[in-house]
Amino acid sequence: MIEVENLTKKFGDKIAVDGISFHVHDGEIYGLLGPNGSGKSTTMKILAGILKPTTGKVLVEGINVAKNPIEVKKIVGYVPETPILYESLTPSELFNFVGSIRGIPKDKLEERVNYFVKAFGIEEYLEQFIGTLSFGTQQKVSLITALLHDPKVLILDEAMNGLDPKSARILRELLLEFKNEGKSIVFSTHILSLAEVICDRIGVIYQGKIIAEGTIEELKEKAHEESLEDVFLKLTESKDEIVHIVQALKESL
Ligand SMILES: Nc1ncnc2c1ncn2[C@@H]1O[C@H](COP(=O)(O)OP(=O)(O)OP(=O)(O)O)[C@@H](O)[C@H]1O
Repeated sequence: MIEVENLTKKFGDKIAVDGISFHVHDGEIYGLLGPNGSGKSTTMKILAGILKPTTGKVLVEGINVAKNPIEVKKIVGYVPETPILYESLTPSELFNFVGSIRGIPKDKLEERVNYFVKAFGIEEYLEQFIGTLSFGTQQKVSLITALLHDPKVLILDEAMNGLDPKSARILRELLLEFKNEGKSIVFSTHILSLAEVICDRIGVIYQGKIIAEGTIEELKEKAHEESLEDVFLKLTESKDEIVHIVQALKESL
């Protein structure tokens, strides 16, 4: 369970997150959707204990993230928007390193590494330096690293970035499995069709504020729109703007 209450984050004068509140229940996938620069990554970094909030409170499984970031990291798996990995290690070395700092017993670690490495098809890259791997393969290494300690809570920032269709489908199936196990999952994506199929509820964030929240059906009903894409564009005031931009482009050709 994740509880976010009145969360604000300022960088100097810039208000990146502006008093947002939401809850993510056990066994729920919560989609955080918003245009570029709306505050998704900042929010997720705070949930993962990487950034301190300016004001407000985040509880993960009842633990206050700002006060106990180390405790929270034990139960959270965080995948950043861009993989942050040790380029001069191999995936095998990184998995062993993460296993040792997380205190995962050797046999459990081996079992989990084998499972995820096979699932994402990266067997052939295990002994190569991470810095030499493709972006998609690095993303898979980043995902596996976040999953090794079997976290109760997952914070996935654009986790499908760079994944080929097969790996994206596998991740999708894994997430549904994790949800059925009772994990709480926060998931940001710009792929609205994906959010539509995997998210139980959506929070639309715009200019640092959550401007709408609910199931996909509730959002469509409230916005009087047929698709999540139309809901999103309407709420983020992009719909009319797109019509004008396309019109101007046509006239300039
Ligand atoms: N370390 C920082 N210092 C100053 N400003 C920052 C910092 N991190 C984020 N911001 C600003 O905060 C705002 C929110 O950024 P954030 O990365 O959270 O957006 P986002 O919704 O994840 O965007 P995207 O979809 O492009 O990844 C942006 O205006 C961004 O420039």
